[in-house]
Amino acid sequence: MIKQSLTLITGSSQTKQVLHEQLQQLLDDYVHIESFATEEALPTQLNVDFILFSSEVTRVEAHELSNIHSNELFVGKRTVHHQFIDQLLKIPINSDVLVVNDDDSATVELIESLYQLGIDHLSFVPFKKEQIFYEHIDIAISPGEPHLCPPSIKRVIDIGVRLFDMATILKVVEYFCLGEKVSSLISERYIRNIIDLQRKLSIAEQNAKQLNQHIQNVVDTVDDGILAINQHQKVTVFNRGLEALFHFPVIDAINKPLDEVIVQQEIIDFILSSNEESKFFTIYGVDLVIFRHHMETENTIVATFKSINQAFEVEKMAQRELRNKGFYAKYDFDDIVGEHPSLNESKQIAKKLALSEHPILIQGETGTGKELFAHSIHLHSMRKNGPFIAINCSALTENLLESELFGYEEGTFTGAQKGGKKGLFELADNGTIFLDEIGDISLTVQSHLLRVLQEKELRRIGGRKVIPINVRVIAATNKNIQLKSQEGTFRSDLFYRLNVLTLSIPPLRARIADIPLLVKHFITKSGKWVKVGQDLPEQLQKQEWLGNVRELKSTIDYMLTICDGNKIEWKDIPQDRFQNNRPNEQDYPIPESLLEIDEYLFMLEAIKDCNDNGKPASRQFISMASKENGHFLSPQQVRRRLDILEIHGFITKGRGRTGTKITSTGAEYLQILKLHAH
Ligand SMILES: Nc1ncnc2c1ncn2[C@@H]1O[C@H](COP(=O)(O)OP(=O)(O)OP(=O)(O)O)[C@@H](O)[C@H]1O
Repeated sequence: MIKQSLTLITGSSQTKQVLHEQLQQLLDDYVHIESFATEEALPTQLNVDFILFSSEVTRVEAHELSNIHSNELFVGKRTVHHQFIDQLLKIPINSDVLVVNDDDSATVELIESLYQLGIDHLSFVPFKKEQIFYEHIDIAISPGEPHLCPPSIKRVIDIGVRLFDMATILKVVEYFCLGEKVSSLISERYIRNIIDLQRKLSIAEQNAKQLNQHIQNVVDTVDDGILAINQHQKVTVFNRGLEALFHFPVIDAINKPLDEVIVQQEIIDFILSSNEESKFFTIYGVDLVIFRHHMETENTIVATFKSINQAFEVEKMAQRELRNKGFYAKYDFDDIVGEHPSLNESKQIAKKLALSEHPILIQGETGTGKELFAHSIHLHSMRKNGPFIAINCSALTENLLESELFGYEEGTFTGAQKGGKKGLFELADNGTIFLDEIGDISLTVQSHLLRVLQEKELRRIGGRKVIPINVRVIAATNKNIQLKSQEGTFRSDLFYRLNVLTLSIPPLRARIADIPLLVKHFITKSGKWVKVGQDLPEQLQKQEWLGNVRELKSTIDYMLTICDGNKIEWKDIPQDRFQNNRPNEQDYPIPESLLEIDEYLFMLEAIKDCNDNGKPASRQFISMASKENGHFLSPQQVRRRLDILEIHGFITKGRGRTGTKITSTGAEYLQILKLHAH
């Protein structure tokens, strides 16, 4: 049998190749196929039986290039290759998709065939060359013309050269009178590929259904109500807990607009647009707390509904955890021993200050009981059930203090904990934070702290998320921070914020009448059954207590350890101090040369001045000061002298920024040296 002949004319050679292959695969047994592309060359004279054009544009072009005679001229209809359809189906619903083809009519035709194929979940935007405003569109599809896509497009799906559709193939079959048997064979070949795709799609659909059912089963096992809504405010997750609460069946709720499922407008408003993370509601008589979370990557809001009892349980668990970490107040006003009017007055004022929400600044010499007051204030405040966290600001380096207080995000610095770390401010939420030795914090930490106090929110170091916090700050200092703010080492705006409510704690020397009570208290607390020597309280009252109650406490602790039998007496007092009421020259080594006396006198005075003014008494500082004094001591010389002073117990060398401090013995020695100086 002589094969009849079909002539295919396309525009580009790529299209020629793909369509030729398609026709050959389907018709080769029955029809001879010859193909031309207008971009290559067309015979000037074309005398053939049946011409199939790839598009209307090609038909017009071909007639311009060649003298065509044919029994039948037919412009084929084209459709998207099935293998690309599942890629298109995976594009999220309602996405804007730019459709890019080389001419406008072909673009419209492509969009039509996409709709006909059932790809109707996207919004197609036809590409026009002269138009350049496609910034909002991320995805484009193009049949073999991806180079035409504007550069702003992030993802191009090249759906390749489109094939002839079934109707076109049937038209050819009909023209060549191939008979019913052949035509059904050809349609079967055509359809087989589509069935493959269909199978793939139905498996995918089944998997998706199974996954959905699995998610539903999981969320149904949770006691809380769980709700998720997409950017179109339609419900995507709704569990059994909510079914029971709202009397609304799960199957009816999925995919419904939120306001058709929940009728209470205040709940809808809270879920859709609140800035708060949680809020209390009563729904059909049930008291509950709704927690909301915006998942930005998925543009989804998730709301969990917890019954009030469960919410309390969670709160209690969090509190228990904080207690385990020691973040709770341990002392109350009753633990502050003393009856002196000055102390009583401080307690009365503190109780009043406790009831307000403003920051408090506690001022007082070292060891006077500022931390005890901070604990007690917390327990006397509305926040008593919240955490209480105390931190000594001078004990940490600047960077460590900042990350301890404000936390950090993952990867902020080498060694940073995975997942980032909550700072103490976050942990103290709904409670109180006690910042001891606030006068020592660096200007960087000061400005971070100021922001937290002003905005009532914080950003972790290296983080962008703003975290609202509700923490009351109690700060304490034994330095004159007003003076520091005048000198410029303490921000005055922070000072004024902290100094809204001030509390002064009297030094022990201003209430020596309390010493016997304190002695008794410390002995009782030690759990030892010892008597107190008759004249001991009176002797202790005569001493100078530069370290205040802390020094008294450590003296008593020492005496309790070394006393014989069941009585503590004056003889048990630490050897190097208090042996006499007045400083005794024989107890102290007096340097032989006047020059040396001057040097030690100068050094102890410099340290004492620094201590009194809250400046760190560093080696460098003392060395610089010696220059001004006219007797220059290098930092090494200063170090040697500091070592000697430390051996005699006249100073203590603190680590970190606290620096060197003069002891009470040192202060006495200073008095003696003054007598010997010229
Ligand atoms: N009135 C008091 N009654 C009982 N104990 C007291 C009293 N005052 C202070 N203490 C005890 O003295 C020690 C020091 O007190 P605290 O730490 O509160 O002082 P501080 O003023 O905060 O000291 P610093 O300025 O050095 O931080 C603690 O052991 C505390 O229990």
